[in-house]
Amino acid sequence: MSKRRIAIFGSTGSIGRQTLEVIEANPSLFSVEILTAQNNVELLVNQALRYGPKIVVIGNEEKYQEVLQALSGTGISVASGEQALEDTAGLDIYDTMIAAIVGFAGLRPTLKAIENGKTIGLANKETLVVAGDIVMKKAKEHHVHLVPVDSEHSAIFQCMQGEDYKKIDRIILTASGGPFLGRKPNFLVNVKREHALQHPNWSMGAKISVDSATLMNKGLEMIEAKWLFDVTLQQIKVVIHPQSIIHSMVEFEDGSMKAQMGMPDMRVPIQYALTYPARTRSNFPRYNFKDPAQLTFDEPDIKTFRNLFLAQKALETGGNMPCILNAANEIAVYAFLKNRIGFLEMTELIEQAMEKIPFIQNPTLNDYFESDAEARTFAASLVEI
Ligand SMILES: NC(=O)C1=CN([C@@H]2O[C@H](COP(=O)(O)OP(=O)(O)OC[C@H]3O[C@@H](n4cnc5c(N)ncnc54)[C@H](OP(=O)(O)O)[C@@H]3O)[C@@H](O)[C@H]2O)C=CC1
Ligand SMILES: CC(=O)[C@@H](O)[C@H](O)COP(=O)(O)O
Ligand SMILES: [Mn+2]
Repeated sequence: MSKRRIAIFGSTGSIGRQTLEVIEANPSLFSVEILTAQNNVELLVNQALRYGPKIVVIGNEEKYQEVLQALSGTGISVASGEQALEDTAGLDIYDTMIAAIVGFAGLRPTLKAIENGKTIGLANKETLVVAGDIVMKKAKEHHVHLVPVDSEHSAIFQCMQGEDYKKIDRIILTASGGPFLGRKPNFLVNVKREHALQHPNWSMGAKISVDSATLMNKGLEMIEAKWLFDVTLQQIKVVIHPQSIIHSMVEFEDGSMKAQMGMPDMRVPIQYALTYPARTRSNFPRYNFKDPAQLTFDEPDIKTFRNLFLAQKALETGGNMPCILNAANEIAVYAFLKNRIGFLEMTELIEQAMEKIPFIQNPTLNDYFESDAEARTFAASLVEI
């Protein structure tokens, strides 16, 4: 069997690095063809020297010369800039893209890879939150497999193998509750980035860690689930499961429920996306039913963690509302990480953007780009960044 040729967009991030770990553990299955980063020259260059891709792309054009110099004489091509990211996704030198860029920036390269007929291992949930209708339509047109990497969606996707999507009654998305589970506004008002970045179960990039702490992550995941599994808001239930052992569940029309379980380790869904539809052996730590011995479930507190409520509202409203929510959230998280605004102010910023930016019922791709830009400009003006 020939090796699967992998392109990792966002190779220097948490998902990108873990993808390379999986590939390194399976050298006979995969080759690395494309690596990309935004700013992290040192790691991108080290990855390139170790895995020997054909092309690396550095998003930030100011870093181009640095990368070029470091890789001179290696035969590895170097490109730079937003357009180069998209163009590289359009090349025919790979089979599977792991879409691991964070945020709205992942949308264009992923759309290009879909148009290019490539299998997508989709970590970048924002792509579906912003333009899920267009992404899913294009994937269908180009007969592309969109294999979720996000742990909950990988769990549901795995539960659905051999099943009929029309027989789904409910999807149960598990949520850890994040580092502030059980906390109330009088506590949250004072929390800082260091606290928010301490996720109890997963080690992830800064943006998604803050999203987990505010429960926006679960809201984004509800929208992601709607597009991936063709379900309505009413069919998606969020359940707090602090142990993160059950990664999500599907309840079918006969009342039967399927769950996918395992240790909280992103290398498992990443490997599944890389090998899909096959399963291959791994030596990652296994859950032994003793640690933790108890699996517990609870309702989310959406009165305190209002971002989850806002995301549900955006999902219900549809149109460009999830795009506005996402853009304002990206600015809010950035401002919080820079200590410009407090934890609870993130919600206020998003709510104001959702009220202010004009609603479009049936947006085009261009409308999504414009709504994203407007929502960012508006949100940034409120926090002076
Ligand atoms: N981490 C996890 O466990 C999980 C992550 N996800 C999703 O996967 C995606 C990636 O998350 P994660 O790996 O944690 O994020 P990280 O912040 O760790 O990594 C992000 C990657 O994207 C690159 N990048 C950042 N900004 C841009 C930009 N504007 N243009 C191009 N590239 C950019 C970064 O480059 P550089 O390093 O140079 O800045 C880095 O390679 C997110 O959408 C997240 O929601 C989903 C489930 C779990
Ligand atoms: C690993 C993963 O998929 C994350 O999205 C994770 O689910 C975050 O945990 P929360 O359940 O706290 O949002
Ligand atoms: Mn997740």
